[in-house]
Amino acid sequence: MRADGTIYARSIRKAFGSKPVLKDIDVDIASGEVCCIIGPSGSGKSTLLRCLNGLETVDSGVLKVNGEHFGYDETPAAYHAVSRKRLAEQRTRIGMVFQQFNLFPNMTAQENIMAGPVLVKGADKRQAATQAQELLASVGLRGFGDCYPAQLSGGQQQRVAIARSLAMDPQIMLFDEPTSALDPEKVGEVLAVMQDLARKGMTMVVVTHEMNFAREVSDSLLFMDDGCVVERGDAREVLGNPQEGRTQAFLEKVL
Ligand SMILES: Nc1ncnc2c1ncn2[C@@H]1O[C@H](COP(=O)(O)OP(=O)(O)OP(=O)(O)O)[C@@H](O)[C@H]1O
Repeated sequence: MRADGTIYARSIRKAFGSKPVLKDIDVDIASGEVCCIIGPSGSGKSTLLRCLNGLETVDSGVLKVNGEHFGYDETPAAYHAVSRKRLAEQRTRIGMVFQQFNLFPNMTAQENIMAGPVLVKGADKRQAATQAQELLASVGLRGFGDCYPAQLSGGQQQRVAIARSLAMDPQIMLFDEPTSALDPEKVGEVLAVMQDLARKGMTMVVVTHEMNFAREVSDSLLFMDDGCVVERGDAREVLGNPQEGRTQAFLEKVL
């Protein structure tokens, strides 16, 4: 796995129209850290994740991903946008997995995984195919390369989606409720793949409602409410002994 894999965010703000959605967010994530983000619906979890991979731009604040200014270059007087080309290059090193898998329906599992390396990075097709086979095996899907998404279960599709992100050799993986669209019996197979990635040292930020995963796999936990990080700390400590009233009230509902 490649270095840097860090995230540094200071005073991140983001509004949609007149509605502030992220209010002065600070986040520090170290290389190899697994950070879970929990919080009620509408608290800004997905927006934060989308800012971390450039799907949304922040309105103000400093954001460094993989040690580089991301979206804006810090200057004393103003923020200067990082060039589109540079941002696109930086984004290839951040993988993102969505709730709804988002596979290309007209491509096989193998073609889905090969698409990024071949189309974005100009990789050799034969090498990309070999890599795709290896990635399929690593997510427990050896022999499924010729299947189209519609022929796969939700859990299998999500594992292909993870493999597709990994094909770009990311330094950070972001997961936005990766198991929320799955049948309960399929959740474990996706979490197992994520746990394996964590064990291998991948930096991961995971928006999730899976409290057992948060407790057992994550290093840190971040509780968001109303666009703010209300509480952050060691996952087991926050879940076992929350310090803030809002965190306690939320956990009483979900645990
Ligand atoms: N593109 C957008 N345009 C306008 N408002 C948006 C947009 N994206 C998100 N919002 C609003 O920002 C707020 C935060 O949304 P976000 O999806 O980040 O919350 P969340 O904590 O991830 O919620 P959930 O758990 O339901 O996914 C919500 O009020 C939402 O309606």
